Order: sequence, then structure tokens, then C-alpha cells
Amino acid sequence: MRTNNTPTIPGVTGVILAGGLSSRMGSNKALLPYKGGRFIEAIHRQLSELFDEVLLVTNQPDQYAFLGCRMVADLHPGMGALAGLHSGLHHAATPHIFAVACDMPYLNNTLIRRLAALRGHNDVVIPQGEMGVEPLHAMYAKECLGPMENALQSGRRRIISFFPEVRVNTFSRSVVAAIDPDFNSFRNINTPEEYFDMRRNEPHTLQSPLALPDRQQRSSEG
Ligand SMILES: Nc1nc2c(ncn2[C@@H]2O[C@H](COP(=O)(O)OP(=O)(O)OP(=O)(O)O)[C@@H](O)[C@H]2O)c(=O)[nH]1
Repeated sequence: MRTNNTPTIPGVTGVILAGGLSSRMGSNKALLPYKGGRFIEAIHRQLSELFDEVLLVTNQPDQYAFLGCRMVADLHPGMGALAGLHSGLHHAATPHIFAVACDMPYLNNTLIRRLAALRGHNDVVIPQGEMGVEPLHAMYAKECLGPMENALQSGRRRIISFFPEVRVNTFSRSVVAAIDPDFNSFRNINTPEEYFDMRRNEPHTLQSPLALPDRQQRSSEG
């Protein structure tokens, strides 16, 4: 549900990828407690402030029913995040999507709006972080569907593998740094150590009571 009156970004669907295995975390990282709910709830809430529709790409919809958003499955199961992006783009009702991972709790609305402003003449608008480009925090146009499909059909799983076939606008590191100086937007939580570090450094984000999705969830957590 939206909590402010700032206009949404027209023609763009927010897409959250939640089809990974969370093997490094050892349990579904999208459901980790955060800000009185779950990681994925915080991400969903933030994208809902920016886009009229938020789409979840998952192969386990029963785990996310509490979010109340549209869910779609991978069209190329087992092919990783590129398959998640492809399915989100395929199912979106808008010409563009803005895609993020399910483990990035520090999204920055200003940065996302600045990326979206460049979508007009580009098929991909992607920011550069400290480690290079960030394909799981980027805008994609429907024009990417064919090249993504080709990549998946030929067994290429790296997201950037289709970039040579489309128009890519890279948002430079220095421009990103002016908006998000610590590059927190791209910080994700992959391991129990990273999660407990986060809890140690930000106890306030975990103080409010957990909004558990359902009874089954509660009993499975002991
Ligand atoms: N829809 C979909 N999303 C995926 C798939 N593989 C990874 N993702 C998502 O892509 C994002 C980044 O993936 P990773 O950080 O590697 O997540 P993961 O695969 O769950 O974690 P590890 O098993 O520890 O590598 C996360 O939001 C994942 O949920 C997939 O096959 N389909």
C-alpha cells in the first residue's frame, strides 16, 4: 500500500527476483526478519511507492502469498537470475521494468528515479557500483526480451551476456556516488554472517514486532 502522494513512475513495473536457492544463507533470505516484517516486505513496500505494479518472480508462490502482489514463475526454470529477469519482463504490462534482488534492503528512491528518467532511448539503464555494473538494480525495456531469450536458449546465464545486442546506458560510478555515497543501494545480504552484522549495526530496524505471514510460518520457526 502506498504511504505518500509522490507520483509513481509511469510505464515501469517494479520486479523483485525471488527464485534463488539462498544456499549461502541456508534459509530463504527474502523472509529474514527486517523492520517489523520481512526483507521482501520492505523491498515490496519501497517499490510500491515508485511503481503502480510490483511483480514477484518466484517458483514458490505459496511462500509469498502474504505480500498480496502478482506473482509469476520463471519461463526457463533453473537458469538463474537472467531467467527471473526474462520472466518479469515478459509478464510486465509496461514497456519497462525496474528489477531488484530480494536481498537488497537499502534501495534509494532518488537513484531509482534518476535511472528511470533515462529509460526513453535506452534498452538497459544500469548503475555502476564499487564492484562494476549492477544488473540486479537496473531498468530493462521490452526490446531486451529477444536477446535475453537467445542467451537463455544458448545456455548463457550471465545477465550481461546479452548487453552487446541492446542499447545500454551506464550510470557512472561518480554520478551514483553523488546520490548514494556509500553505494548502499547495491548492498545485499547473502550469508548468516552478513545478516547478523546488519542486525548488530542496525538494531533499531529489528525492534518492532515481527509481522509473521501465517501460522504455518510461525510454527516452522519454532
Ligand atoms: N526468478 C529467479 N530468481 C533467481 C534465480 N536465481 C537467483 N535469483 C534471484 O536473483 C537474486 C540474486 O541471486 P543470489 O544472490 O545468487 O541468490 P540465491 O541464488 O538465492 O543465493 P545463493 O544460492 O546463495 O547463491 C536473488 O534475488 C535471487 O532470488 C532464478 O533461477 N530465478
